[in-house]
Amino acid sequence: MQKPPVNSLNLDLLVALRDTLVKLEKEKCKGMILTSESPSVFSAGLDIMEMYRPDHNRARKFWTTLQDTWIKLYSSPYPTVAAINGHSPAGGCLLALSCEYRVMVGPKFTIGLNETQLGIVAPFWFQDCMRNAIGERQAELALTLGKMFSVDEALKVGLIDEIAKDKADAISKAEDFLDEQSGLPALARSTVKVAFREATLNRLLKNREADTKMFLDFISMPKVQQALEMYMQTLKKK
Ligand SMILES: CCCCCCCCCC/C=C/CC(=O)SCCNC(=O)CCNC(=O)[C@H](O)C(C)(C)COP(=O)(O)OP(=O)(O)OC[C@H]1O[C@@H](n2cnc3c(N)ncnc32)[C@H](O)[C@@H]1OP(=O)(O)O
Repeated sequence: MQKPPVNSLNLDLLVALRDTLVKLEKEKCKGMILTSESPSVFSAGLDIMEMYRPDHNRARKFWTTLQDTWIKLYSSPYPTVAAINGHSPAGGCLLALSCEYRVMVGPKFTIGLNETQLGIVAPFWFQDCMRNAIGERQAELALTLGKMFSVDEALKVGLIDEIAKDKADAISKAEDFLDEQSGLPALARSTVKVAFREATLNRLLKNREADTKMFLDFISMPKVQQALEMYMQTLKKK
């Protein structure tokens, strides 16, 4: 990802990510490493400006493109690794969680689904991804708190798989993971992957329109708009 300053996921970046994932699948990609050009941020998550005082049609397109991107990434037949070389809150954490393996550069960055802290709610499929990675108990604790994990904490709870000392080390560890996968029969590998992920995928696939409506209704609430405005001001003041 290369959208300075913080790879916030606006409609344009999501379209680019989705189209890339579609292309990779078509071209029978052997493996993908998702990382960031930024030296300190993997992705700041959804672009708050897409939710603040939104145009209804654009907000709908934004959300359905996010759903498409997640479905493509989560169900990709080829192996995927996140080389998390910076902070990874909310939607950034979702991208990492949707890969099969996570290597994160330590020690100073943080990762987690922090939505509760902002007065917004992580959608059920964000929650499902966290639950699938760290288990029901730890996911409930993390999501209700909107906890951002340090790299050590993330490793301990199973949110990431390995710690790297810098980006080059993260990429090298990600390549090791992909090398290990490359010797396996591709169809068997991808069938097992999708079997593990099917229930989570189907939950969104069967409820896409309801999920979109919930998002549009939620961001139309004055209280939510107030919370987003205050949050943007805090970020700008910083
Ligand atoms: C009842 C049931 C309802 C269910 C349905 C609910 C549906 C709601 C969906 C909600 C889902 C949301 C998921 C999300 O992803 S929300 C976004 C959450 N993201 C964050 O909280 C991250 C915020 N950013 C940071 O913490 C930091 O920026 C950083 C990533 C740690 C980086 O810090 P750093 O110091 O390097 O950079 P700055 O903070 O100075 O930021 C640089 C500029 O970038 C702007 N910025 C940062 N983050 C965002 C963002 N997410 N969107 C838009 N813009 C962002 C920041 O304001 C600075 O701008 P400036 O240069 O103009 O000041």
